[in-house]
Amino acid sequence: MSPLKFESLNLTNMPTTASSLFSAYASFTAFIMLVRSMADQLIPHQLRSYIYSAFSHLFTPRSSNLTLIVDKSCGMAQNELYEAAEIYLRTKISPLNDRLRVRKTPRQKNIRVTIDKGEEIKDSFDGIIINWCFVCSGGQDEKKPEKHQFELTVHKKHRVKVIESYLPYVLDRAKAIKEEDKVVKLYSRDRSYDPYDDDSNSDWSSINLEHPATFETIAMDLELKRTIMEDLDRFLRRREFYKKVGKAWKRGYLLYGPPGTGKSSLIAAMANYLKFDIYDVELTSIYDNSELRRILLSTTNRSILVIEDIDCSVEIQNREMQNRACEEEDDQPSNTKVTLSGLLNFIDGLWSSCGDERIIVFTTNHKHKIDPALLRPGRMDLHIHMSYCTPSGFRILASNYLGMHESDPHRLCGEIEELIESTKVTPAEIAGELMKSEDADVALEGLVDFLKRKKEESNKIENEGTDESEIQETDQDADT
Ligand SMILES: Nc1ncnc2c1ncn2[C@@H]1O[C@H](COP(=O)(O)OP(=O)(O)OP(=O)(O)O)[C@@H](O)[C@H]1O
Ligand SMILES: [Mg+2]
Repeated sequence: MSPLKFESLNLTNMPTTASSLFSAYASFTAFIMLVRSMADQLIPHQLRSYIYSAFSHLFTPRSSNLTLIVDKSCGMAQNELYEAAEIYLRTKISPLNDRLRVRKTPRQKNIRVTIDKGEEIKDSFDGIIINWCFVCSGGQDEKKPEKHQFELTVHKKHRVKVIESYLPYVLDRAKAIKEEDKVVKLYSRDRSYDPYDDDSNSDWSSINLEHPATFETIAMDLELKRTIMEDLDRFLRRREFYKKVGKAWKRGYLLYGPPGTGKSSLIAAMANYLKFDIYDVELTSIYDNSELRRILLSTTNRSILVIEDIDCSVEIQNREMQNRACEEEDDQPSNTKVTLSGLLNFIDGLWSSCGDERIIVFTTNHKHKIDPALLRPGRMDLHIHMSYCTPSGFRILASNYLGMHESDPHRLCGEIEELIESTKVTPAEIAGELMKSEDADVALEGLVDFLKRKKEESNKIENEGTDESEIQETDQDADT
């Protein structure tokens, strides 16, 4: 096909107006070309480009919209706004969206739904309409990996409000959504650390905390439960307070009481309530104080550090002496050299200078065996006695296990509550009985028999401990 040439056009048959318009346009273009070539020769390069850009600025139609581009990363660092937008926009998906992406990693609780490339989402904030679009570009060859970004388009007059109010709002909302979604983790060290083995490391391994305990399901004195929850809430609120008084933002709880009274369950309930991860520290598996320090320093903020059966600290305290004795007798000394003072140094010293929002929980079955140094004010802020089951505790367990409601008590409830008041029985024992049958009559009759037997036995044996849960505060910074 031959190219179309100006001279080859036969204009003779065209209507007169059209042909005169055409020739006027041709002359105008030729004039502009002439001016431009003269300007190119006469005006210096920098001035010339300034004039051109001023002209194009004047004659290009202006958009009333502003587009903010939210790139996935800023250099090496992640762009927090990108992650926040991704999380926030998940809550804004509408039936108008045609293509969505779904995914679930083994660690995620729920299926995640996000928008696909090119999809748009309309949002409003304080009467402002905001349009989001997910844009992907590149990715055709290896040198140019696919680039992801969100584009936020809004009327220009809202620029300041969007940057100063809307985007911080998106960041806050995303943080809250992330917290709600958070799967609480249980960290433990499942292999012992050998300081002479280069491949050995003290990293924590984690699993999702599947413990279903919550404050609702824990059978304990209601007043005590409320006090603990309020204490936790107050602790979380008091970032500024701790800063002001120069105290590390940490709180220590000592849970003590007989086996099966719910100490471990309470820790799980606290973690589920706060959405804090749990670090389970087994002191006996730790080689020495410096390893202990390193392990504790590798825990993250917003976590609960748990040291169960701390009465072993008596052994820790005496360990050096024991080891010396072993050495004298040519015996194998214990392979751990963690000392009580090492633990206390960390709690009081280093602990204070690193990490925020930390909770440390010690548990014991024998409070009287604990070294008084650990009980000193400021170390364990609250001493919580988890004790034998009370009638109100039984009602919670009956509701948990048999779905019974207080408003509709079973005929055996009165007898059971009387027996519970006069017998030392743990919530774990009652839970065990209630699990034996799905039929409330059968389970509760079994429980009555069990309690009667227990009462007879306990009449014979004097048990240590008190019947009532108690709480003791050891510092001045709580209001209770
Ligand atoms: N207060 C409680 N409320 C609800 N369930 C409880 C309670 N106490 C015990 N249980 C039940 O008994 C089981 C054992 O309780 P848990 O391990 O919390 O006791 P513990 O005080 O930590 O015992 P130990 O001193 O032996 O570690 C729990 O899994 C739970 O089912
Ligand atoms: Mg326990």
